[in-house]
Amino acid sequence: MLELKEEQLESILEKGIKQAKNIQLVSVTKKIPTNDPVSIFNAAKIMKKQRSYWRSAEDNFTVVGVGSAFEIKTNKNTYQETDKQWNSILRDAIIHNPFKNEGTGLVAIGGMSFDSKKEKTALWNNFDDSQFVIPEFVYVQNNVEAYLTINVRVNGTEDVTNLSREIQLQEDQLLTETVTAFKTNAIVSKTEVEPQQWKKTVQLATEEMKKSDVAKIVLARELRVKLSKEAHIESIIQDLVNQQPNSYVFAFEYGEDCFIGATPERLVKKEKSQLLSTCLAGTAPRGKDVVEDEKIRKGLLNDKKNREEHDFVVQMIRKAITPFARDIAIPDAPVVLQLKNMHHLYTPVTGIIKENSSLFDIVEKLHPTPALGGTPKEEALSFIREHELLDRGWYGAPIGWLDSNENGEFAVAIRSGLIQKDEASLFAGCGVVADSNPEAEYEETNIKFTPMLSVLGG
Ligand SMILES: C=C(O[C@@H]1C=C(C(=O)O)C=C[C@H]1O)C(=O)O
Ligand SMILES: [Mg+2]
Repeated sequence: MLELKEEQLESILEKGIKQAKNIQLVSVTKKIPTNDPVSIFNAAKIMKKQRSYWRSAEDNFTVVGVGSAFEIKTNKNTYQETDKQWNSILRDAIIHNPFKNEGTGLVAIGGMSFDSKKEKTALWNNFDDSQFVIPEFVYVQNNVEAYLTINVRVNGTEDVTNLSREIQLQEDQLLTETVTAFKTNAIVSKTEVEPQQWKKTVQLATEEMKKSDVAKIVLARELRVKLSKEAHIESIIQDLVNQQPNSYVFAFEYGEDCFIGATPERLVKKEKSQLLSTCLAGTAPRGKDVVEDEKIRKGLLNDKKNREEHDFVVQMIRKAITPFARDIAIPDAPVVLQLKNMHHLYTPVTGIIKENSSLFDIVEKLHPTPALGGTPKEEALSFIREHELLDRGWYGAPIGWLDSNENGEFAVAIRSGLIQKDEASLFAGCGVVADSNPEAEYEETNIKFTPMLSVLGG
């Protein structure tokens, strides 16, 4: 194992302190023995540090962000402004990273709101339209390998010996604290926000589609949940990881609020120049046994309405990435992705990213795909803005991370909820097309609440 000597940390810090300009970030990555990501997340709480958590759906890849060395926040022109600030930080940072693996070096982790043009409510007060943090500590686990990156913001006046001693103490605490007890969460009440009105809006959307060229509109609704006591976030993360093995598990904490969930939907992944995206739309329930599952799977593959919902996403993603990628490969027909609580139609997308296209350029073009917005995009978005009785906040929006080695990944924040102490708002939506039935769509949203409901204890 390549160890980072204490003197080495000191000498890199010293260089940073001497060089310090406006924002001087010093970033040092080292290889460490694997640790328990949830214990690190828990230690961060004890240390009163801001926290973020990400686990990938496909790879055994987890990121835990602790504290905030720097924050990139914007409320307008979100993608380009975030990209610009990130690049300027990268330019000035002193990065010591002998590994260059995914998630090592400088990492920014965060997300954005679904629609910055929709009027905000107090629910999402702690979340900006685009908010990424460069944590003070980043623990990354990639299969059996683990890395710890320490990011320090210096201004030139620090005493290097004291600073490096303080960092060492924090690191020790972060890596040795364990979660003493997992707690079961329990739900005392559930309140659906305007379910009848929601069905009427679905009906209205279908009528709109019959008389205009709008072909799909995704409509979401909210479920308010009261818990018996303050939610135990560590247990919720652990349960999501156990129960939803083929989903991205994420948690972003800002102030006292935590946006958390387990989404099966990748928006885009960038591995150097390799691009991966996913079309995910079209839903059916799980069966009671393998025989019934097989019947449902066949039914979903051959269902005209679900295939239509899905195809809008495939067409749009192909079009959106064409300016940014070559060698785009998309299978002709979807397959079925089986999750714990439901089935989805799934089509993977691959390509090679052209030079000069950043991850944020691609995210900007992709979001929202017709899996969360609709077709055509602008018309669907104005319908949602006008009729949906919901401040989506970060629900349905891109969330993810990026590193200083040209890697990064964004998922679509569905199957999620905003937890505020002993209360939570859960969100679920579905793709409405011209022949949608409001009652059936309502049932579909009920299934989509279950991944979060089951980890909250009800
Ligand atoms: C909008 C959600 O999910 C989306 C809608 C789907 C559908 O209508 O079939 C399927 C997957 C997602 O693209 C959600 O879970 O809230
Ligand atoms: Mg659907």
